[in-house]
Amino acid sequence: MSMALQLDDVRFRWHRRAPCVIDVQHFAVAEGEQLFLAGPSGSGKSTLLALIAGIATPEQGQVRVLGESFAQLRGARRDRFRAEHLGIIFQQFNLLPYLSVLDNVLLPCRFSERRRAEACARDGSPEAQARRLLERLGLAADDVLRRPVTALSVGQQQRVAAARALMGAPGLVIADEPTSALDTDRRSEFVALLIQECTAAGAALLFVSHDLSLAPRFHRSLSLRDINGGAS
Ligand SMILES: Nc1ncnc2c1ncn2[C@@H]1O[C@H](COP(=O)(O)OP(=O)(O)OP(=O)(O)O)[C@@H](O)[C@H]1O
Repeated sequence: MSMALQLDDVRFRWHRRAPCVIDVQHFAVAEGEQLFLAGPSGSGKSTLLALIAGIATPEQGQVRVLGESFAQLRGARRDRFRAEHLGIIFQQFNLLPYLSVLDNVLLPCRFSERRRAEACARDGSPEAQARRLLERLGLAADDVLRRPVTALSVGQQQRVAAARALMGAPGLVIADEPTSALDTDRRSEFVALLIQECTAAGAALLFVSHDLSLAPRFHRSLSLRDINGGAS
């Protein structure tokens, strides 16, 4: 079976004298698999995602994304690989404040020809795909799409970040507590959409949250404790 994500013997600490936060012997997500990963606050969920996104580098071990030893790529090659193959929904969204909602969502297609081509193949153009995803997420009105993202509520920003991550069918989508700012109905809709779009794109999904009520919607659920011998 091909793996969207594979970690082997990965250890990480934030500083030389800090405790080991991540100590994972083996963890894998298959291509197209949708996995829920739970863990209490401070257990290292965001750190694990930073390692997977190539934002942090393990002191030991291998992180492979779609078969590529991503963590070992340098600088621009690492950034390029991330842009081509990963959809990321961070807790702090990382939207660009000087761009409109629409332009934020279109960003992956500016940085990756592959994702641009995927968006065109599926919806005719990147803009059509962006509008479709935003509409599904309840952000369709033209005045909203043209607003700077700073003029949106936190829940709306969270949905913009999700639409951006899904653009152009990345092979792996990682989501860090993406529903924390949504009310119960919106949360349920949001997760349903994320799962549906990942299924349609054949993207694997790693969804990290402490909200266990969402776990049954995924193919598989795990606790970070099950895989991490580190500080958790
Ligand atoms: N940038 C950083 N520098 C130093 N230590 C950090 C940094 N980020 C996280 N840590 C530490 O690593 C440990 C794990 O934190 P992490 O944010 O990964 O947990 P989490 O499970 O995502 O928590 P939460 O659910 O509250 O977001 C904590 O002890 C935290 O203080």
